[in-house]
Amino acid sequence: MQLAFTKMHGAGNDFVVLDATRAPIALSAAQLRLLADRHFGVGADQILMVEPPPSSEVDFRYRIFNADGGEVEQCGNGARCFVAYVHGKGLTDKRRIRVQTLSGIIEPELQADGRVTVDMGAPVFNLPQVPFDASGLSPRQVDAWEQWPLDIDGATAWISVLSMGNPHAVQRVDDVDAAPVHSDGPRIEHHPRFPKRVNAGFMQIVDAHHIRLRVWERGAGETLACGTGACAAVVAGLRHGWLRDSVDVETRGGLLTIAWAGPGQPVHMTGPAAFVFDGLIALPDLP
Ligand SMILES: N[C@H](CCC[C@H](N)C(=O)O)C(=O)O
Repeated sequence: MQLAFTKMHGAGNDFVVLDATRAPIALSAAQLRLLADRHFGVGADQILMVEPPPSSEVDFRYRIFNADGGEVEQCGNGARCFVAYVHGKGLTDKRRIRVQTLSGIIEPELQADGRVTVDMGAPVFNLPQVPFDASGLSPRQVDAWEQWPLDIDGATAWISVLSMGNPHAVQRVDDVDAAPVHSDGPRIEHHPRFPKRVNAGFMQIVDAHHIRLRVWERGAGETLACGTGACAAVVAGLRHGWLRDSVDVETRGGLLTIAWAGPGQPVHMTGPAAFVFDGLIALPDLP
């Protein structure tokens, strides 16, 4: 099939965006993997599917597929690109829209300076909802919050566990550039205590309003930025008492700003969204 697409990125986390608002687009996992392939396809960390609203409560539905072809609940950088896309392509003239995702409704808003702020909803700390299997484990108290021990080939990684609609395991490191992202990242992603796998964040605290972050993403590997990962890291840092109010998150692909007022409150993420090019790909029928 000839498939029209738009290439975008949010702080270097890159996407193939598909417009399924006029007609449904049904792709197999193999076709999604091919689209995301950086040699045989277009190349992207995730594929974003823009769909009509499933109810009058929202303006659109937005589906997210990782490079491995799996559909997931949420994507923060994708949400910013999504609102820039529907606005830029004339699918809406609203600057603030309500979007149905697998993990609930989010509200991205296009700012006058072109950046996008997203109400990402409230973080979830209930371990079975992450989901994280803590059976038989004892947490340690680190300052104002708990960390859980994860056995990584005999060594212990102490992680803060939460969900931003998608699962996150965040650990504090002294220097992100020296963090074991490519060795521990995949082991954490596929750890049996995360039955739906997990995104593994490595956070360096620069000061109470500034962190450096690298994320090994579930289904995509290390990305240049992870929006939900930035939210999860800042929420963990605020709960531990290491961070204050609004935090600048320095990622390898750019800067995100995250604010959270505490448990039960939504996380607000602000950052860039960029168009790269429009294209057409001859996608083979792959079962
Ligand atoms: N890899 C994530 C989905 C994309 C999240 C990330 N790209 C973001 O900006 O939040 C997961 O499997 O939960």
